[in-house]
Amino acid sequence: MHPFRSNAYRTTSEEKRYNERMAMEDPEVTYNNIRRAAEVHRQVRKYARKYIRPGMRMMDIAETIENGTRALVEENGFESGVGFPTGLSLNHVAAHYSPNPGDTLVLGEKDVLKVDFGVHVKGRIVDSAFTLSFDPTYDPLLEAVKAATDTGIREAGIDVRLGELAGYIQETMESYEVEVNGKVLPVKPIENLSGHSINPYQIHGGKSVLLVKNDDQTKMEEGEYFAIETFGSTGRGKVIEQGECSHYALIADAPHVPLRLTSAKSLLKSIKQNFGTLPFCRRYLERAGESKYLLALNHLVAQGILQDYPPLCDVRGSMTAQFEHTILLRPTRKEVVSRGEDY
Ligand SMILES: COc1ccc(Cn2nnc3c2[C@](C)(O)CC[C@@H]3OC(=O)NC(C)C)cc1
Ligand SMILES: [Co+2]
Repeated sequence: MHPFRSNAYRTTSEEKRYNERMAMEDPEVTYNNIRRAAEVHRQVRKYARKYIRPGMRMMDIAETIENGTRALVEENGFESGVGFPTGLSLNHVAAHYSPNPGDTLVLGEKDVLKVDFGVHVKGRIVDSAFTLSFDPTYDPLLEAVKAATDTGIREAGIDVRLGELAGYIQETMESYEVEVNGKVLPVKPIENLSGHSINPYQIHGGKSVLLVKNDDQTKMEEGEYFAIETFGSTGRGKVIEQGECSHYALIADAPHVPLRLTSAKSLLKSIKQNFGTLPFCRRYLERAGESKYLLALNHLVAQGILQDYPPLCDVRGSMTAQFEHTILLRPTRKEVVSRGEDY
């Protein structure tokens, strides 16, 4: 029985979690690490928003964002670097698409592009995203999602219940509609996507902030970090996993499984050395010198050691948008660490 979970452990579990978080490192040090990452995020996205234009390959957009991040954060092993794969999901694809090696997809005039990228300093990940479109048709969709994310940020706080926060987000999102080809469509929150708590070197810290009202009584707690992100859609408002996978991450406390496949053993070693529990994509494996890794990669997924995150898609023909900030729940005030003059 886990020592902390038996009732022999007297302090309330909330106090225990608080103590664990505070024992990790001096909060002021942490704040400065994540502020440094946030400043890099602002500079990279300021350039990206100017540079990204229809006609560009998704591959070039991803590499420009990643090279900019690596240079400005002074990438250095596990000390600082890219937080997770650059998400460049288009149109009905809401999240978790990043170009794989050989991808020749080109950004189109009518596309709605979600740019979701991360920067980390000492494992403190800034996760922030925005949506770009070049045709004004979908501006109301982008406005709806930006407003819903700002509602989520405004209403978030210590002791706020996650289920209640989701209700406020939903209310804002559903107050918008968008006219497409003469048809008025309601903006729907995507019910199976969410914001999430963030832990050191762990993009998903275990708490999810859904986008539709629910009765989750779990509270936000002092010292926690959250990615407050909302997704709106003109489709079903529900995503499924569909298409070729690019995003992967080691499962934090995965069971020790004896691996028969030698190539899987060596790939696992390389993943642990290069990424640890940080999410990565196939391009990052190649950058780390791996080749002919697909069989081993799929084997590690099948063995429950590695989690795959395929693209998350609403129905074809629908449009989805995303805005996201990372916030810190400091004792005296909430800090929207990734806020910039752009969003
Ligand atoms: C493997 O690379 C990544 C990169 C980022 C994340 C961070 N994240 N964690 N969950 C989600 C995300 C994204 C990428 O923000 C998009 C929304 C998605 O919400 C979601 O699925 N919620 C259900 C659990 C209800 C995860 C993995
Ligand atoms: Co996120």
